[in-house]
Amino acid sequence: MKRRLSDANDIPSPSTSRPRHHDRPDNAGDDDKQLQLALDLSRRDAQLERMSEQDQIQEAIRQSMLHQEAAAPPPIPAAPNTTSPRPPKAATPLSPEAKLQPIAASRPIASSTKIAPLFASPAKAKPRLGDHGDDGDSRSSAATADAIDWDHTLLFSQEPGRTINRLDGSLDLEYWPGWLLSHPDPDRGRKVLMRWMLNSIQWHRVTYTRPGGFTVRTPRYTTTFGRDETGAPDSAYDKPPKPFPAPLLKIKLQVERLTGASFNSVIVNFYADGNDSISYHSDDEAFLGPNPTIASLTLGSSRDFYMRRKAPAGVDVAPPTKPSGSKGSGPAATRPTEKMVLNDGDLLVMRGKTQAEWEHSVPKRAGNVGGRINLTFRRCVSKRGTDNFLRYNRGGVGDTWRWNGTKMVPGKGGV
Ligand SMILES: O=C(O)CCC(=O)C(=O)O
Ligand SMILES: [Fe+2]
Repeated sequence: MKRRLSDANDIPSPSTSRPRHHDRPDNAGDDDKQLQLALDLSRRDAQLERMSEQDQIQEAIRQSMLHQEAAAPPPIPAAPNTTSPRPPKAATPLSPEAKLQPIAASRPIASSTKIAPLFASPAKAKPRLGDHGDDGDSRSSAATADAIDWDHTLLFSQEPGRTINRLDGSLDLEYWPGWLLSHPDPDRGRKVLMRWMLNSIQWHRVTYTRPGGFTVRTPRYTTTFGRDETGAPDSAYDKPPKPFPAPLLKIKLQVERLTGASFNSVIVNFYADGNDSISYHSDDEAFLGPNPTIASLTLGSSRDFYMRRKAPAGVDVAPPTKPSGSKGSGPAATRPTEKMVLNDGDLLVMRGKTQAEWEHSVPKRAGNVGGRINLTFRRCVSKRGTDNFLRYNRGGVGDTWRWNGTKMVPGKGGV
């Protein structure tokens, strides 16, 4: 996973500008009608989907019986890589040349779409949400997830999204601002999900020392759920795939319904403050297949999301010579950029040639920047790439961390 190792040289932004919110009202106030509509629709969706989720649970149980583990094989050595520092620039609004068009409310799911059989294992105990001390790995987060009625808690906007299309589909985005709704009730809406994830996830920080003593520290916390579509048994992986916890499965199904794409994996990134970041990269690894659809959901604090083309406008992007694409050609200043601010609840979908031709990043920011979680849904097609990906984002080369209610602390425990 070259890109995940490329952040070591990131330097804090000299910019003191804070991420700005779009002029989107918080729907806790005068949007009661819209919220009511969303609640009704979300209840109806829940009923419609309950059947298919039940089917998936059955399938997951069947699969897990098929995949009874043998001994794990020895780990395959990883091939780390680094890039040079790139100082982030100040935020600007969406480029004027970006074409913004409404998107039809939802695309039908292709008949060939397979819904991956992934689900959290049944609960044993039921601790209260966020109720844990420094007691190591005694928590059962799957139980916490099961204790919450996610159908009732997670609410999705029915507003149409927008397309952002530049240079003849070179950049091909769909954007639903505020797709995951907030709610005035503290037990509902996206805050509950954010709290559940912080409290329940076993986080990892990719950190390792290269030969020669240079330590690479990836500036964010990660984990990943799901598995590739090859049907390889758990024993074939150095870090066996973890099933989707209930709330993330629920969201995955909703994103699939909205976009018509299908996903079998999610990477969860936690940026604890403005010093956490992800440097310019593309999600163009071979194990995601050609022209992958990537869906990214933001929770918590707003952060800038910068994109830049790998070549100047009018210049073809050279086909990557390596599986994990080129870093671009021509001076960065001559390449088209797209700058967005991603806010709490926003869903951004990158399609088509976007990964092949553009890079994206979440730059560091100075000042008092709060925590942000990003869920990035993808479809993994090969076992080998998934294995490497799991190793990097599931503690194979780094420490384990967890949230103690206030801050990240070293420790184990959680899904
Ligand atoms: O946090 C984000 O919005 C981007 C994350 C990302 O690019 C990735 O995980 O590949
Ligand atoms: Fe990415």
